[in-house]
Amino acid sequence: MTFFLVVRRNILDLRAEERRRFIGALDLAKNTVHPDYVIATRHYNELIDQERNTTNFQNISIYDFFVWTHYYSVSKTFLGPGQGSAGGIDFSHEGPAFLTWHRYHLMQLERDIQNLLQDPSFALPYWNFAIGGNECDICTDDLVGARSNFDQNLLSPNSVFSRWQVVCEFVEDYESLGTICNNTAGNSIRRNPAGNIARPMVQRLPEPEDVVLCLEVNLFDTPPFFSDSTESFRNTIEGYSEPSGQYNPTVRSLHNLAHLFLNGTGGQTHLSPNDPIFVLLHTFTDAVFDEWLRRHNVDINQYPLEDAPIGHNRQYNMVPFWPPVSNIEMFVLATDNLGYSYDVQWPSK
Ligand SMILES: O=C1C=c2cc(C(=O)O)[nH]c2=CC1=O
Repeated sequence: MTFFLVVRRNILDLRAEERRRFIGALDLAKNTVHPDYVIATRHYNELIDQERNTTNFQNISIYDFFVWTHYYSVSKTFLGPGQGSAGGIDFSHEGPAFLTWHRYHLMQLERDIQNLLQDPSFALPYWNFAIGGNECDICTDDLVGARSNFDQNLLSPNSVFSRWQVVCEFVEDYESLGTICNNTAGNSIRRNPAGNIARPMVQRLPEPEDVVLCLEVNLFDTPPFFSDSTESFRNTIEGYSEPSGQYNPTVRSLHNLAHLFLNGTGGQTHLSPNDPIFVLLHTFTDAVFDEWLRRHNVDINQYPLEDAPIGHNRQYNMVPFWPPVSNIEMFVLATDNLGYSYDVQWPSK
């Protein structure tokens, strides 16, 4: 068997043909039923409908499965028949698993697209969002879509992504009905970069200096291993701290700031992967994570063994991936262990 080490590159460095191929691959994934997975649209006690002799599973496209998985990880957790659901449990954010969870999420999509294209060399590119200013440099029609001239919140009709319809939009309905997001296609992607007039802080992208500073934070994570951790690399790149690592409840930086800057579908956690810019924002976040692991000599003991939120401890499996995969399996250098690497010029002081 040939082993491919794929290289994830800056999307702005792709040639015109490479850009077309990447956008085409995402669009094919959006429109191809996942060959391996179906989604559950009810909780486990209602998965089999005895009266109708049916099951509550649905087919879903490869890309929408990627969206659904993220939705599921942040949605309320079903506690059992008659016990309702618990909010405030997030398997993929606000804890040490933020980086390991999103790393595996991207690997699954990359592998699914490699299989779809029958091309093991396919690699997801990244968006270096740490460029400062108020322009989305990849929001062009040959990449993730320019702004529409007709509605500042929508994508240009010249972009294939203007025809994408989002899934998992009706979170309040699923919660009130006690169901799970299904494959129903909803509205168009909304995006208005730098357009949140009510919140000036999220009208600018992170600065290159912010990446320099966050890579200098020494500890991977610190108690209480949550969104108020201070001097935690994970909480800093996630974006709940000053880029230097100091926790500040009023700050949104790095990854969180890039999401909020998008001001639309990509800025709402239940929905954000519906906007394909999510993929590129997260590959860059993962590149920073990999660089941190390299500079700080990765050692499994840096990852908390216990006392993190549910799903975030070192040996816990990441919800809802199947077959099970634990956080620690993703706390490794990508080049040596996971079959991909990044081609990045890191900013210096
Ligand atoms: O999609 C996301 C949207 C986010 C908004 C924040 C915030 O800090 O308010 N964080 C987010 C993470 C996401 O993944």
